[in-house]
Amino acid sequence: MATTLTELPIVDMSLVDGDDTDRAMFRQSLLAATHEVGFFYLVGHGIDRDTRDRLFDTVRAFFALPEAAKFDVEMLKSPHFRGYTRFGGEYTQGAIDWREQIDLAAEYPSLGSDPGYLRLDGPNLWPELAGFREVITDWQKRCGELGLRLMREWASSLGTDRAFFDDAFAQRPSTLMKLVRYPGREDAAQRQGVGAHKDPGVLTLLLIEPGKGGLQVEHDGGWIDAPPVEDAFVVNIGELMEYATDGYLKATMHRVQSPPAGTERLSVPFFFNPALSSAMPRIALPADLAADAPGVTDDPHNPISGTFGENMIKARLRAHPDVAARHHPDLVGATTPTE
Ligand SMILES: O=C(O)CCC(=O)C(=O)O
Ligand SMILES: [Fe+2]
Repeated sequence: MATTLTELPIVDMSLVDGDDTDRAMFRQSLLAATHEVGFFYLVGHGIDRDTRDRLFDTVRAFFALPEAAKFDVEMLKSPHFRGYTRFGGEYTQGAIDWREQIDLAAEYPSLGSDPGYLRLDGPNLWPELAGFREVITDWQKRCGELGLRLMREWASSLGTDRAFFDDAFAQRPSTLMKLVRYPGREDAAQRQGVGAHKDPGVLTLLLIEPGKGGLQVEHDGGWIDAPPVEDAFVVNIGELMEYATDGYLKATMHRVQSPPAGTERLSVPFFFNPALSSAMPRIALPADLAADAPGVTDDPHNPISGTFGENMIKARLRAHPDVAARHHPDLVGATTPTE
């Protein structure tokens, strides 16, 4: 019988550069972590401390901007769900998330507006902040490369060709990152930093400000605390990876509890996703793994689509009802005023 874990497993990516035994050990640990928990700490990833420190300096500088400068790049102005969301502007499970954030995604020329998910493509709203764009672009590039390396390792571990996922990610990958600030809770009540959810995409590389707890991951009917670990990303798979593996790999519920009064918590999730219109390829699993694949979660309130854009627009409309109402009333079923 599998034992219930009390902390997330650690996977060491530097083993990939070792000998055959090391590589086999790496793949085994990657597979076990994402089959059993869906979340793990990734160390040995090669993104150095100076780069991570510079990113957090940039995050702090952004949130320290005067309110007017943040509202200049407010997401409400963007039909593409890019830009700044104030406290209270985002919802999970119908309840307010107590966090402020800026969403920055890959920028490609528009391919149209029908199907509706094509509207997710477009420009970012870049704040007036020296060096911001360079630091963010550099981070996106590094995480994109790391994401692709991980996808190839998963493909090998799952008994298929290393390049199995490459096509879905080669053209216009829909990478998205958020800079997030959770304020301390002002009253004794436990507050929702971000409510319990699964990530709608393929893979998330999350960097948490050193020393800051609050992230919890569902496991065996309870919650595991996932505080940051020195030099590690917290990595989790999203709904599309569950779809690709017929549920052998799990997209796992997680949430963030607001930090204690008088403190704050910063984090930078990076979501690695295929092109909006790409159908997520599904692996024909080897028999021993297939025997342990329960199928994709069937939740009528949260249907999983194999087309990434469909899955993503569903999540965006739900999380940002004000942006949806202003720019996409046709997609939420509201009526547009007519003369
Ligand atoms: O801030 C965190 O630690 C997690 C954020 C998260 O789960 C998300 O934005 O999807
Ligand atoms: Fe998440």
